[in-house]
Amino acid sequence: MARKFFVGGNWKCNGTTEEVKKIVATLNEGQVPSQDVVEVVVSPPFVFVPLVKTSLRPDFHVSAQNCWVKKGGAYTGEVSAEMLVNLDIPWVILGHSERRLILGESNEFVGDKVAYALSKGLKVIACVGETLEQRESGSTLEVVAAQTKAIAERITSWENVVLAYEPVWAIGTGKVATPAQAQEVHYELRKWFHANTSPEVAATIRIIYGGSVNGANCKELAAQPDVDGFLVGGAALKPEFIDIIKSAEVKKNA
Ligand SMILES: O=C[C@H](O)COP(=O)(O)O
Repeated sequence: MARKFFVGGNWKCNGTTEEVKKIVATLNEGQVPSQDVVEVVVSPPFVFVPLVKTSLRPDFHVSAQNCWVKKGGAYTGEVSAEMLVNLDIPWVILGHSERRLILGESNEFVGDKVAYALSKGLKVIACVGETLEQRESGSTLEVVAAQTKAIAERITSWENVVLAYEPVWAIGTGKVATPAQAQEVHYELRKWFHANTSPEVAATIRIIYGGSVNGANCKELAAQPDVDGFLVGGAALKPEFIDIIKSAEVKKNA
């Protein structure tokens, strides 16, 4: 079964109302391949989610950048999966390295969050990736396998999960992984799914790449057989996000 190309725009903790309106206007005007070819999801900060949801073109979807690990309640500052469902937000990003490393989210905690979000009917962009130190010490595959395993142990279906491989050293640094580096890890992750889940999951799960993706490097990355799309940070705030979405055509023509 062909895996539909997936492009996520993670706006992180950026934007004002005016800037958000401008970004949405740019997205709404962009000429992109049809929904049969590419699935596009944009992820604004929580406070801008309603504005984006009501003003964004209907063929693009909205994601949150995080949600709480269980049912809401006395958890100051958190937003629950139930609230996202209530607002009809279909997607959530979980396990981003900025949350793992800055806020101390462990593999197990991320796994619990993914399981809870899925149980409430959300679709999840689950992030994994190694630090520079881990890459240099040769433990990249071990690290991403452990992060993926902690999720696998807690869920029964990968149908509503997109796995984002985001090497930490490539995030926001302008130091993009080479197409070969990205392909190698994506291939190994798919192999991991084959061995540890099922051949069907391995064949169907979308593994997307994130880390300094831009309008200039996206086509070559998209051409890699196991790269099924992107999770884009900085460039998702710029008009070149449209070019990144268009790189889905590379797959169509492959
Ligand atoms: O979620 C997106 C990633 O962290 C990539 O960010 P970046 O494109 O700014 O490197």
